[in-house]
Amino acid sequence: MAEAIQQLILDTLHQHGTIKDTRTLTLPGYNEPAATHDGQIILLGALNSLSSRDMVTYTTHETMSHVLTSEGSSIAMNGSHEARVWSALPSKEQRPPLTPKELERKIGSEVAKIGQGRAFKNKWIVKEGDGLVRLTESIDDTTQKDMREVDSTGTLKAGEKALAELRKRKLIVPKKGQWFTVHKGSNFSTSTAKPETDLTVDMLTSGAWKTASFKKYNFDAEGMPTNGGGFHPLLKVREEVRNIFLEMGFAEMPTSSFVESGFWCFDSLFVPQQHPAREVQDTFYLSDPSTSLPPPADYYARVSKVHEHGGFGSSGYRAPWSDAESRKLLLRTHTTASSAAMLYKLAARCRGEDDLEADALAAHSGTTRKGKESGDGDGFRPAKLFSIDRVFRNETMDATHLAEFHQVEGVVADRDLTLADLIGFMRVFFKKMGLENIRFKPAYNPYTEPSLEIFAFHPQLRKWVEVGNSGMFRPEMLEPMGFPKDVHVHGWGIGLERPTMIRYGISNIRTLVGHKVPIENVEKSPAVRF
Ligand SMILES: N[C@@H](Cc1ccccc1)C(=O)O
Repeated sequence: MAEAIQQLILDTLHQHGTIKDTRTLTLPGYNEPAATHDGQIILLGALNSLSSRDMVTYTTHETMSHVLTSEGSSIAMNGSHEARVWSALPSKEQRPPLTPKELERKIGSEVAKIGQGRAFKNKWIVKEGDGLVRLTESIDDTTQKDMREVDSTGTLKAGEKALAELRKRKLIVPKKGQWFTVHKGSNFSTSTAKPETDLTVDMLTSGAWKTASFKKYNFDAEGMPTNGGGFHPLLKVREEVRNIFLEMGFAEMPTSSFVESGFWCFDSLFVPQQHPAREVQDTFYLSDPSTSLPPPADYYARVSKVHEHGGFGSSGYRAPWSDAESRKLLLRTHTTASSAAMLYKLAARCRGEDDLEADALAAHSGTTRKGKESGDGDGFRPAKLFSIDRVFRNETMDATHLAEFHQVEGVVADRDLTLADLIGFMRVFFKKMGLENIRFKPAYNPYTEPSLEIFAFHPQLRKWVEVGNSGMFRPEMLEPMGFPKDVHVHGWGIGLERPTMIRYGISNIRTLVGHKVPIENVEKSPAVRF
């Protein structure tokens, strides 16, 4: 249709030289002339396209026209209130007269009320006894005629006074409009063939460029948005969390291995070998290879002993120890597996060994020494460590659960730490994440005592939601590693996906992680802080 309208403009110009008033055109596809507001909008598109090619020039004229209100439209269709009153009444000869009540029932109380007054004034109807009858044989419903005239022409021949009266009656409202005068442009032709937009090799070799007409540059056009990369929301939140840890003096632990052994994922953490979390319904096991290399022999012996027989002040689980269970390979179910391996390395100097990686991490973490000063001779170095990485659980997947997610994990190892230190740390950490309102609830983990679940008040959901799990690691876990008795370690695990979903208003985790993530969402996700 756009092409047809351009053609109409060019043909009309060809015939008449100019178009004085575009409202006189009859648009193809429209029965009416182009006088309507919409008609002029359509014309404007065609004029802009032609003038950008210098085929026409045009000037714009502003007009004020009128359109009908919904009441006006109803009058245009059904007649004025007074006319409807008159039509509903019997003529003098017909009788019996209609009572006002009967009239209301017939045409509605509103129309009846308003219409009667005007019908009396027009001398169209008259009272007879208790009822009403027609006074005239025929009427001229000028209001309806006016409405129809405004509807099709946007104005009234009768002039401004009549229009003002109709505006006062709220039957019409003014509307700004425009129309155009069109002249031939410097590139005028009657052909709407699209001009070339690119100079091609073919045009250059054939010489066609000499006669081709080219589209002009439009320096006012906004460029195409560049297709740059974007950061995935999860990566952005991960970066923020990482920065919080770094500014609190934590060093980042290496957590590269997704595959761990039952030993590091569970045994070293004093999780009993019969614990339900270790069953296949909850944990993914590897079939090939299915068993791990042997863990450090001495440590392995101490861990199996504390499980089976106790020690370090514990009575143990008193259940038979299984080497096979300990050597199973699996996808780690929590990054606490990596924390355990790291803590074991951190305790190296306490065991009289050395571990350069642990030395470096300890040296990089800023700590607040609470107990004895360093150089106690037991080799312990305090450390504050964190990691943010993936974990895997054999879950039934739904809108808020996937079989893999990210855990934010941290440990603080120092002498004489207390539960108050852990709570204090949590308050500061979550405050930095924008969650000021947090609560703690006693919980149970095989590797921590006491254990605390952390709840934050979610202002949009208006309820308390669990945001993390934490606790003080048990002596049954720390002492076999070689830590002195007065060294305490607290740890915690926090999900990364939940806070990200809350922040970005994502209700289905599959739009955040996996192959269904819409790339546009990633490109458009704003970089905002908690
Ligand atoms: N491993 C726990 C988190 C945790 C880490 C360290 C100490 C206590 C709790 C979890 O997956 O929920």
